[in-house]
Amino acid sequence: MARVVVIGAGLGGLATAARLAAGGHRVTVLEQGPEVGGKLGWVSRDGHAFDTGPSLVTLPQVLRDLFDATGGPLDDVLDLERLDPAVAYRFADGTRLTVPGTLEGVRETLGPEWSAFLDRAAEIWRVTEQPFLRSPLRGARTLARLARSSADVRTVAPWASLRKLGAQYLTDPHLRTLLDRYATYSGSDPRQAPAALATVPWVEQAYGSWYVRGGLHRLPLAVADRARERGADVRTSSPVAEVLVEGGRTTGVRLAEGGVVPADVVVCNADAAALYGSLLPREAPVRRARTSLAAATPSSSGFVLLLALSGRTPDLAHHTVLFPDDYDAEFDGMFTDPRPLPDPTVYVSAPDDPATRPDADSESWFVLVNAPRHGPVDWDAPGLADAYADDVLAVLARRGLDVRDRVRWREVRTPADLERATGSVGGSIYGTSSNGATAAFLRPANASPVRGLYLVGGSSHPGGGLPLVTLSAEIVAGLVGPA
Ligand SMILES: Cc1cc2nc3c(=O)[nH]c(=O)nc-3n(C[C@H](O)[C@H](O)[C@H](O)COP(=O)(O)OP(=O)(O)OC[C@H]3O[C@@H](n4cnc5c(N)ncnc54)[C@H](O)[C@@H]3O)c2cc1C
Repeated sequence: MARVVVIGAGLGGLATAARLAAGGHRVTVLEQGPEVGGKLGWVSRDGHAFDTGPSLVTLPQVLRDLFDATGGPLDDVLDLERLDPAVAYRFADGTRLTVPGTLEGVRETLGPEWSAFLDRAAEIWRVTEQPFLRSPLRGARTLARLARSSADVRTVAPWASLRKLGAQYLTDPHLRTLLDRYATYSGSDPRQAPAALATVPWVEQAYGSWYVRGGLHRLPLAVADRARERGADVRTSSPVAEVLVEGGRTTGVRLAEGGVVPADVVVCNADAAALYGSLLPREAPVRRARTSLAAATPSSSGFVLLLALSGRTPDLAHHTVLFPDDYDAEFDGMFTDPRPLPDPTVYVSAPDDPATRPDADSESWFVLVNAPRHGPVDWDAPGLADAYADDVLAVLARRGLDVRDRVRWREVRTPADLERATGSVGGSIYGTSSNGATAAFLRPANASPVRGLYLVGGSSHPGGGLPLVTLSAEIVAGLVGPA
């Protein structure tokens, strides 16, 4: 039995804690914030309630595996609902496309081009799932060896850009735009991100788009409960100031309020950039990890608007995406010339769930637009957040969803707020981006160069988003091993 400290109670930290506690280890989770969940935040006021982070669950099997492995089925504790339709898209030329929630429906609605693309994406998924997403990749050499050894990997050529792959299959500009959007699921630019990200629409459309009734924040609460049931000690308001290292191995952590928690194993769920940038001592033997992190492009962030609305919007889907005329300008504004996007894609999540509204004649909207990180843009500049929220409402109005006279109250979350709430440097949602042929495959490894120190979560391998973060926990629990 090892003494394990987990830094951070995001989904990745909690899932690792549950697995390791179930495996017989003595686990303590130290979370800096007052609540568990990290980016899976929750705001509730006057009967209006909102998830402030994720709004979409994909690949639910990964979550089911977590609950099964730690003591009982997910369906005993959470109510997962498959959405149909999955998402309603509105394009700048007025075209509307409502994507069904089943694979057969998707193939029928989006037509033969998309269907042929999906077949290719399924093939990429088949050859990348096990070696990349479910295994602890260790750097460029492993990647090169895998590429050389696998004829399958070469056949599907996941190294070309997502944009290029789309151009091979899709002539309809709407479908091309739709595909581009999937690069943003990892905070990346479709012109630079690898074709391997074609697996994202495949997974979403083949295995469905899901919602947790009552709100997605119920997921980390349930995982925290599971970890506690298996004996883990989950402490909130307990920031860690330093990971202690002696002779190349970790010996525990120092708390910000003073005191040391000794450990044989430390699992860091805090952002990898924070771990290598400030939590580890300067002299820790992690020079190469620091250098490759510094060379990577951080992922984009998001600007969130929570809208408490009176009245109901006719025919509103659970997820609605309103595209701009010039999608490339959005990626330029995030990565090339960072600035608040003047004409962004706007995403609205409006769950039809009584738990999120005070009465039947009201709605609670989570509105998200892509945004460059805090740093390149000073999101704390006086007046910026409020003025930009007005801009986003005006964009919504121009695209046919004018709710300005229905707003009871609103709350704004900028990339700077995300950084403060979760410690994600610059408010990057997914750690490093997947921009570049190999970037998606070369994220910070789960096993750090410091013995006994592991990284879990969206800023490490295999990546961000709820399913990958949960897989990350499975990989780390496997690396630590049973008691
Ligand atoms: C606006 C938004 C929308 C998103 N939409 C989706 C979506 O629809 N679907 C999807 O799958 N994913 C989505 N994501 C991504 C998803 O939320 C993340 O990938 C995932 O929740 C990250 O989990 P994590 O465990 O890696 O880390 P985090 O949730 O970042 O948790 C890390 C935890 O560590 C804590 N911590 C940091 N430093 C310290 C320290 N020094 N001491 C103690 N604790 C510390 C933090 O407070 C935090 O609780 C979205 C994210 C955001 C922000």
